[in-house]
Amino acid sequence: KKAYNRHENFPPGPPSLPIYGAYWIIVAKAFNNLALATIRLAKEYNTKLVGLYLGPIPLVLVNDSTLIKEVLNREEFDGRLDTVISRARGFWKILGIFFTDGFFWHTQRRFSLRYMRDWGFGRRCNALEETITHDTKEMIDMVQNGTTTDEEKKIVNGNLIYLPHFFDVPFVNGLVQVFVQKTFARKEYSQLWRLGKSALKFQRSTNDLGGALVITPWIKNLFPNISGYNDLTNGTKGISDFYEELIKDAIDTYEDTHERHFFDAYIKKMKQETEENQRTTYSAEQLQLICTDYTFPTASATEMTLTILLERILLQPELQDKIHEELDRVVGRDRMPTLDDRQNLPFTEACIREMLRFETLVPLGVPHRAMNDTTLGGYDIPEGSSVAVNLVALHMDEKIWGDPQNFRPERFIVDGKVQVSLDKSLPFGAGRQRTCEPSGYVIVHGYYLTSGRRLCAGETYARHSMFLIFAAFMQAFQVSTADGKPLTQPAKRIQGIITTIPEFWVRVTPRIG
Ligand code: HEM
Repeated sequence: KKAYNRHENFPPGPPSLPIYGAYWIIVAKAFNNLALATIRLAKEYNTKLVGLYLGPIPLVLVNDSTLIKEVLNREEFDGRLDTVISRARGFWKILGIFFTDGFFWHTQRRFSLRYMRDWGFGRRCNALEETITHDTKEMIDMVQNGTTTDEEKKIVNGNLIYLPHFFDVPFVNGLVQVFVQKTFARKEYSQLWRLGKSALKFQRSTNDLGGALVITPWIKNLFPNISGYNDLTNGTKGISDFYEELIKDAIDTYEDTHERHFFDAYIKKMKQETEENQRTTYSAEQLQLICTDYTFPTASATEMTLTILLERILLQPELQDKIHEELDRVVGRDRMPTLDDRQNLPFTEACIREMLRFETLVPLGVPHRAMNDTTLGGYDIPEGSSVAVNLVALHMDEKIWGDPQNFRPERFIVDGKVQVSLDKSLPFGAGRQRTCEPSGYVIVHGYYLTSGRRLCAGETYARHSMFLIFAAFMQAFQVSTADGKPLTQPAKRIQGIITTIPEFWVRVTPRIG
C-alpha cells in the first residue's frame, strides 16, 4: 500500500520501494543513462511527466519539449534542493551559485555576473580574448616545439595529446584573469591541470540525480568511496583550496581607494554590508564557493565538449576536411582565428552548436525545486518536489529536428550563415536574466531582484572560449587516432553530473610550421 501512496494528482510513475523509493527502478531502466531511463518510463506510463519518489523526495521528470521550456522559465521552479552534495562542498553550509536559491542566490548570482562583466566575463573583451589565444598558442607550441617539463609530458607526448586536459589551460586561465587580473605562466600550468583533474573527479562523483548519496547521506560514512562521497569532497576541495590563498591575499592587500579586480569589488561590498547591516550574504567563504562554482564547469564541461567533438571528427572524418577548408579560406595560416571570424566560420561554429545538441552534456539538467505548491501539464506538483528536465528528449525530438540521430552541423546554416533562430537546443538551460528594469521588479534589502532564471551563468564565456580554442586548434592540427586506425565506435559514456568519456590520447599532426 505504501509503495503506491502518492500525492493527489501527482504525475504517474513507478511505485516506491523501501528506503530508496523508485531510485533503483530508474537506474535499472537504463543503467548509466538516466535520460534514456526517463524516456522509457514516460513511454511505459504514457505520460509527458513522470512522477516518482526518491526516498521521501517527490521527483518529477519532464520529458516533453514544451513543458521543459515552461519549467525553465517559471519562477516557482527556480529553487534547488538542500542535499549532502551542496553542503559537503562548502563548510556544511549552502553556499555558491549552483545550489543556493531565493534571496541569497539572486543577490550573489546577480552581483557576480554584474561585476565579473567589468573584467570581461560574459561579453567581448580584447584582454580576455588575448589571454585565451595566448594560452592556446602555448599548448600548440608544446606539440610543435616540444615540451619543457615533466608535467607537460603528461599532457603532450610528441605528437600525442591527452584529452580533455590538453584544453584545460586556456579555459581556466581566462577565468582566473577575470577573478584576479593575473594568469598562470607556462611553468605554472601544472596548477591549472590539477584544477581540471579535480573538476572531472567532482563531475564523475555522482549522477544527474545525485545518486544514492542524496537519499541516504549516511552511506558516506559506510561507503565513502563507492558512494562517490570521497571524490565529491576531494574534487571540490582541489578547486576551493586553490582559491583560498588567492582570496586571503586579496583581503590582506585590499585598499578602499583602488579596485584591482573582481575580488576587490566583492570585498568592498562585503565590508560595506558588514558595517551597515546586521546580516549580509557576502563573505569570504561565499566568494570561495562562487569561484568554485564558476571554475568546475570551466575546468571540465567546455573541455569535455571539445573532446567529444574531436571524437566525432574521428568518427566522421569528412567534418575535419570541411573545417580545414573553411579555416584556410577565411583565416589562412598566418594569423590565429579571433572572435571577429566567428560569423565567417559558420561550419566551425555550427560543429560546436551541433555537438552541444547531439551530446547533451547535462542530460537531466541540474534538478530544480518547486518553491510552492503548483501545477504543471495538468498535474499537481507539491512544494519541495525536485523537478528535472530531460534535455535529451528536447535535443532528440524528431518533431523539432527531423533527423536528430545524425550529427549534421549544416542544419544550422542558411545562405552561408549560422541562423541562431534554428537552434532550438537548450544545452545551457533557459531563462534569460533580465538586464533592463521590467515592471514587477521587487526591491528587497535595497536590491532589485530580477526574476532571472537558472540559465547557465557561463554560457557566453563557454561559447566564446570554445570557439576560440577549437578554431585555433583545428587551424594548427590534423587529428587522427593514436594508433592510426580509423575510429568506428564512440567511447563508453560515463554518467556523472555531466556526461564524460574516458581520458584518451589522440595524434595531432601540425599543419602550420
Ligand atoms: C559546454 C559547457 C557548459 C554547459 C553545457 C553548461 C550547462 C549548464 C546547465 C544545463 C546548467 C543548469 C541550468 C539549470 O539549472 O536549469 C548550468 C548551470 C550553471 N553553469 Fe553552466 N554549462 C557550461 C559551462 C559553464 C561555464 C564555462 C561556466 C562558468 C564560467 C558555467 C557556470 C554555470 C553556473 C554558475 C551555473 C549555475 C547557475 C545557477 O544555478 O544559477 N557553466 N550550466
